[in-house]
Amino acid sequence: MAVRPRVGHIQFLNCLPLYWGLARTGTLLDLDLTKDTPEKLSDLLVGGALDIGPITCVEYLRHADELVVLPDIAVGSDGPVMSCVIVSKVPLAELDGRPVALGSTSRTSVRLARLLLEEREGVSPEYFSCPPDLDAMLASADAAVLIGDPALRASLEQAPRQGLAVHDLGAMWKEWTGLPFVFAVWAARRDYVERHPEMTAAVHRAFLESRDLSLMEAAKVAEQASRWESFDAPLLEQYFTEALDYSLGERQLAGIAEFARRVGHTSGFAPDVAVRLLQPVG
Ligand SMILES: C=C(O[C@@H]1C=C(C(=O)O)C=C[C@H]1O)C(=O)O
Repeated sequence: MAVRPRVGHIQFLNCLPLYWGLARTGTLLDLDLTKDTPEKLSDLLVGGALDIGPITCVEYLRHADELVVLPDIAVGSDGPVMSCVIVSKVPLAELDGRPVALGSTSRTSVRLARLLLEEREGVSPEYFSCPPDLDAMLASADAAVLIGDPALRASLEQAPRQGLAVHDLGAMWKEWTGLPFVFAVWAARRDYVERHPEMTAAVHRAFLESRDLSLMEAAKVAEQASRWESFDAPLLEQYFTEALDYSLGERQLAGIAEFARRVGHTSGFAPDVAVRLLQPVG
């Protein structure tokens, strides 16, 4: 009996358009899906408990030798991303020596936030890791770094109510470098690709088709998602189609290379680490 590929699924709204179309194209049942937060899925892929799936950019770069990246699919932004943010009680330039809480489900945005605070704002805060709950974080910190749905809620609902400033990490990176930022890539384990090249290519195709279909029907995806969320459909459609960038092409790869160059030496990978892309089967 054939064994289905074990595939990860990030349980944030940001990944909904990558999966929504799987049900429409009939490929959903061909995958053994595991739904979890990004840092857990990254560990499962690196540890061999998953074959293919999203991996936060920093963990991919740390394990680039063991993984192959699926081309033309990612979770990134070319400007404001809306859901990777620093929420702050004071101006960023005043965070020197002050406590900053880093959300524990993030590996990449927290590294990007530290880079921007230290090298763009010129401050050295005291960091600590914390579950992603804005009120709990700000009970003992002057600023908090959040990703995913908790970041959307923090920037759209809590921060305006509480008079807090929201700094969008995608926008800050774009202003600073002129490049898109890639928060997570889709990768397959190298040993899996060697054993199952056709299956890997089929999963890759399924995700690309799902993404393309979802973006073509973005208003419908947003309307269906809004039934169970506090965000309305137009806001979700804007998030899916304008804020998030689901592509991985030359410019996005240049963004990854620039990030690696700036943080690699202090983050556990070579600053010139090569990104290995899945080659067409043939
Ligand atoms: C755009 C996002 O990208 C994400 C950010 C990640 C990180 O900071 O480690 C990991 C996966 C993605 O979910 C988001 O979470 O909203």
